[in-house]
Amino acid sequence: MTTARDHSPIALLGAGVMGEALLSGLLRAGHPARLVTVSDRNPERTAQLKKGYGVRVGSTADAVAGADTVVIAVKPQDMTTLLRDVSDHLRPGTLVVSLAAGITTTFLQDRLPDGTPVARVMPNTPALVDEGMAAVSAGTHCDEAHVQIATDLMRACGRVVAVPEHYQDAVTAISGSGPAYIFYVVEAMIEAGVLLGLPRATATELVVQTLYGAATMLKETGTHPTVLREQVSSPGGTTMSALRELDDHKVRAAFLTAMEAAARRSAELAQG
Ligand SMILES: NC(=O)C1=CN([C@@H]2O[C@H](COP(=O)(O)OP(=O)(O)OC[C@H]3O[C@@H](n4cnc5c(N)ncnc54)[C@H](OP(=O)(O)O)[C@@H]3O)[C@@H](O)[C@H]2O)C=CC1
Ligand SMILES: O=C(O)[C@@H]1CCC=N1
Repeated sequence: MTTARDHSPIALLGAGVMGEALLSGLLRAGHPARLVTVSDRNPERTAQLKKGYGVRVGSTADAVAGADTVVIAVKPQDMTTLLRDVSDHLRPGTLVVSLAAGITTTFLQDRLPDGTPVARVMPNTPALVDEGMAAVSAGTHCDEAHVQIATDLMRACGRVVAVPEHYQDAVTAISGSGPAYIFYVVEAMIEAGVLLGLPRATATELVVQTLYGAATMLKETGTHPTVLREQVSSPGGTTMSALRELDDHKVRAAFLTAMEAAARRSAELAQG
């Protein structure tokens, strides 16, 4: 979709894991590198991105002053300091898109010039391979066109949904942190394979392809996960023996408690 700000100047503040994932997606989607200015307090990091992607690099002030859209990808703990700098150089009407966990649109608006349109987005790292999942929420001064710009930014590297902001802590707990839970399960399954005597490389190949196949089935068939699990679980067979152990160890309950903890932590992050 073409928007009014298609291929307009973007400032990316904070070029760590998430910043680079989004940057790479934007460039793969055709956004010209010369229209992206990256700022990071670590000069080695900006030098790497300049070399790797051909983007401009500069101070926060330079990046913000020349941008129609400012994307903030620093840790929530660094947000207050950064917003002071942003606020001093923002042009009226510039859209500010924050990727930070927990940081509310109210937090952002309170620290930016009156009337600044802000959008809160929760992305995830699969954006690096164009399979991201992002949820977008609008601030008070963000109109439909602003939401569309934020959505288009994130769509460059995956799927996007719009959610009311009060869902964002839950979204963070599920899709924001979610890749880490999956990698944790993958690690555990590989360890199990090694415990059972498989070479590590073989165990890794078996687990990764199993995960990929299962994820593809979920996505392409649309079949409920319970049905898919039942199809694998033969009466009196191996799978039920394993699932019974998982239930005995309260793994399902542990997932619920873990994600409640993540959502609680997200809500705490704006408190500083
Ligand atoms: N990683 C993930 O999976 C996800 C992260 N997020 C959110 O994205 C944001 C970034 O996370 P992530 O990429 O993992 O973090 P990183 O620490 O990898 O990247 C943040 C970068 O911002 C730099 N930075 C900090 N303060 C400033 C500043 N004032 N000016 C310029 N640069 C600054 C940091 O420098 P230094 O190294 O010196 O600290 C670092 O290079 C967070 O708010 C997080 O909640 C959201 C969803 C998923
Ligand atoms: O762990 C975190 O706080 C960030 C937000 C979601 C994923 N990583």
